[in-house]
Amino acid sequence: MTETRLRTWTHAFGYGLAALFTAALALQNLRYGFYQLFYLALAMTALLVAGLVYTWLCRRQQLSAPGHLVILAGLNSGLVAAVLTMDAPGISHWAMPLLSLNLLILPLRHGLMLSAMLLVPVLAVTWLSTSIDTALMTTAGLIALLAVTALYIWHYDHMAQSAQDLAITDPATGAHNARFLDETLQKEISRAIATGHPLSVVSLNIDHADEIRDLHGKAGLQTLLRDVTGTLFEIIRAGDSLYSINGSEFFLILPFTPEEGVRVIAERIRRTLSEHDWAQVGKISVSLGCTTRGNGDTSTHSLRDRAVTAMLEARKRGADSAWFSPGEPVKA
Ligand SMILES: Nc1nc2c(ncn2[C@@H]2O[C@H](COP(=O)(O)OP(=O)(O)OP(=O)(O)O)[C@@H](O)[C@H]2O)c(=O)[nH]1
Repeated sequence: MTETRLRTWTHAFGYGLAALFTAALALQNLRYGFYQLFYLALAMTALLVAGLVYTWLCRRQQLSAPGHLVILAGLNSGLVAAVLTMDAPGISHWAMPLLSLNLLILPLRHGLMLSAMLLVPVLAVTWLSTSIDTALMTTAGLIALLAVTALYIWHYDHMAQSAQDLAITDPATGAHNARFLDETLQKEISRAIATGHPLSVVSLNIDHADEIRDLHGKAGLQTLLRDVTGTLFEIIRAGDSLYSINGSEFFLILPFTPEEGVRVIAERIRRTLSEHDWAQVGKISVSLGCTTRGNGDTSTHSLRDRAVTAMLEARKRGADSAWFSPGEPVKA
């Protein structure tokens, strides 16, 4: 199940359950003749049903649907107004489903802010109008509910982020993985076509990687790849991205970088890596193939293939070098 669908289901379930709760409150208050509370519960039920409908309408962009904040702000301020103006002792309990809903539906920071704005007047009125025992119990209950829900949502967000990072990261090196390369490169190509900015890519291969593995073992090569990744991250600028593919190969996407720029950065990488003394392995060299997006480059394959061909050319010319292969000039 995608995250958007998961959120659609949980939001719908949250609104639905809270709507049932407030509808039951409305019926109960009608039976006992508490008309003010009946109208409040009815209005809240209507807003919750609106939230349910809105969730369904925005099911494709649930993560960025701004209407939830409006609906929940309406529900929270309605309850705060009721707490401040009505003399209804049990009304503080109505905050419970709202606290959970705020955190379940809104981003954590918004949910916490809205919940704090609800809790302060509710608790203030509870302490002023009930006995210490009741106020203490209500405060402890509401704060415990808020803390547990917030912790759970924080934990979920953290797990979701970790799962997303794992899906696009090569665990051996810490660079992005091959799967993420095509996705990002396609986006960058589209952006370059739309804006007219240059886009360059680099294919980087560690020379004599097989000999390094034979001499220093698989663990030695892994350590080297991880250290090279760290050094590459230090060299490239923000906005560039680094990918680890096929064991000893790397790929760099350099947005907003023209031919002269990719020549500069490729030479800088080659020199930095070859001058460094690597733990266990000592000196190494790399071959780099560079290219810049040309007129016909609308898919990832042509750019990737040209960069790899340029890297093989650099290697054929004696390794420890960079080779640039031009694309078809982009028409102005
Ligand atoms: N994408 C990318 N391009 C780089 C990088 N370093 C250098 N370049 C390119 O090489 C050109 C010359 O870079 P430098 O020799 O560092 O000169 P610079 O004027 O300090 O470069 P910037 O101020 O970073 O533009 C830049 O304009 C970029 O096009 C890098 O880390 N990433």
